Amino acid sequence: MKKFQVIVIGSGPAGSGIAHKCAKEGKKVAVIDKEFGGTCALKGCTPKKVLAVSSEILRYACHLNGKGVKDVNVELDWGSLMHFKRSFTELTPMHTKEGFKKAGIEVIEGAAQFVNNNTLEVNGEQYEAEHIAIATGAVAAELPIEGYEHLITSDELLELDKVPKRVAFVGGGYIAFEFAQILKKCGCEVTLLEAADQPLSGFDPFLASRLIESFQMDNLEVRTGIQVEKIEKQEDEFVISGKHSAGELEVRCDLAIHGAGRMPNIAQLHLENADIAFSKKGITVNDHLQSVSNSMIYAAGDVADTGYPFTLVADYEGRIVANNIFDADKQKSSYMGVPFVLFTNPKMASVGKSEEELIANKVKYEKKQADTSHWLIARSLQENVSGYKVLIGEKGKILGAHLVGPKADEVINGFAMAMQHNLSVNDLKKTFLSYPSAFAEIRKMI
Ligand SMILES: Cc1cc2nc3c(=O)[nH]c(=O)nc-3n(C[C@H](O)[C@H](O)[C@H](O)COP(=O)(O)OP(=O)(O)OC[C@H]3O[C@@H](n4cnc5c(N)ncnc54)[C@H](O)[C@@H]3O)c2cc1C
Ligand SMILES: NC(=O)c1ccc[n+]([C@@H]2O[C@H](COP(=O)([O-])OP(=O)(O)OC[C@H]3O[C@@H](n4cnc5c(N)ncnc54)[C@H](O)[C@@H]3O)[C@@H](O)[C@H]2O)c1
Repeated sequence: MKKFQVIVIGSGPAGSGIAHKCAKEGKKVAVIDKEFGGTCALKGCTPKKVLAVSSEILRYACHLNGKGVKDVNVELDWGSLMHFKRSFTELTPMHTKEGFKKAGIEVIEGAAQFVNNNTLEVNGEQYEAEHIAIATGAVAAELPIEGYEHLITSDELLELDKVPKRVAFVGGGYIAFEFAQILKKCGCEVTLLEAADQPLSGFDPFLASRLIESFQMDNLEVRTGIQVEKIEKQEDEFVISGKHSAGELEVRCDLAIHGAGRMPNIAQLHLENADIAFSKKGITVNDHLQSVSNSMIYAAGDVADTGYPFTLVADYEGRIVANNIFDADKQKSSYMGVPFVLFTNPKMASVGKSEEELIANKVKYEKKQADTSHWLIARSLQENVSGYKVLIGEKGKILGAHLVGPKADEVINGFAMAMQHNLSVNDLKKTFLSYPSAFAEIRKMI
């Protein structure tokens, strides 16, 4: 049996970071994966961003039609978008493996499962380690819906060469909102079927309602308060049925897509063989990202029950795990000022506390809020959905910032940095910034 000091399961942002850092410190390391590279690079952030950029350029080219731009073609071509997307993803598995090998990390291809506390099995071979780091990410959640197997996941969507005319998403969160606009621009009729009355619950409700209104204006149907009960295949179409507040629901489509959440990817791991505690939210870890039931085991990224399923949080948690595995002076994970962004057009972004949380916790705050569609950046793109809400506490510290607008994904980083480095609004106002830029508009928001 091969023996290592550390075995990492998963080669996404969390697992890669752990493996490389441990190897750099001279440890004997192996990394196991079925498909090297992880969700973000292969099936998540990277391909999504490639598609979203085309959709954004088309949106603003259309907005500026007759204002300096002429003869805009109003459609995207899914086939050539997929071709372009593959140029970003197809070499990733090979490059990821090469990177590990160059760093002296053993690459083991296959799905891992626990045999006991410190032994894993992959393709019938066993591997032993002093410590095992679990970084297996997340997968589309199982849904209590009859015929749920008819739904394709975002992974499968990103492999289609063609998209049909009528597309419906079950769920209305990140995946549904981000892909809906792209599909619409490829000529699809798109319907979102969301269970909650107010979709995008992690974002500011007022800004989210403005974004949703703009979806409706663009003929993207967002239906809320929907209880999907059944998905049936009838000849060459799917029939989604269920209930909504006014009665029965029936939506017919050519493609039904899962947009109803993801769950920790632990089903194949046989965690019970190594006494690793877990819940529906993932592997239960302490502040050091160490399993609460088996101290030889660590977990990082989407699979850990830490509550922030985003790429740079996975990367951060990977670094904490790599440090803590061999160091008696263990680092604690902290999530102050993690920004999150919905990559629609316009984009929506948040960091810190919501106004509702501050009210519920009786925290004193000053609110700055405005529509910014007439400010230079939004107006030059003719984007009429643009605005902010900034919540400021004692000594001018940012408690929360909530944005919608064409550059919200970039501007939010200024607020995130201020929160993480304890900067006040005065510090931000005193900072030299480039002008004219979306980032410089921060100074008018505080
Ligand atoms: C469509 C989509 C868009 C997204 N967009 C964004 C975005 O814009 N910004 C953002 O911050 N986040 C985004 N995310 C989330 C982001 O992809 C994840 O937070 C991130 O990839 C988590 O990293 P990870 O290392 O924890 O897991 P992953 O990247 O999921 O990597 C886990 C790895 O473990 C492997 N694995 C699983 N089980 C086993 C096993 N038993 N044996 C061996 N290997 C195994 C998998 O093959 C995979 O390679 C998106 C996700 C999706 C699905
Ligand atoms: N921009 C980003 O950072 C980004 C983009 C895509 C995905 N992600 C990650 O992937 C995760 C999963 O994305 P997602 O969009 O699948 O989930 P999500 O958690 O963002 O949204 C799921 C939505 O589906 C609804 N829902 C749940 N069950 C339902 C049902 N049976 N019928 C109808 N609606 C139902 C929920 O109310 C919720 O609004 C995200 O939480 C995020 O961590 C991030």
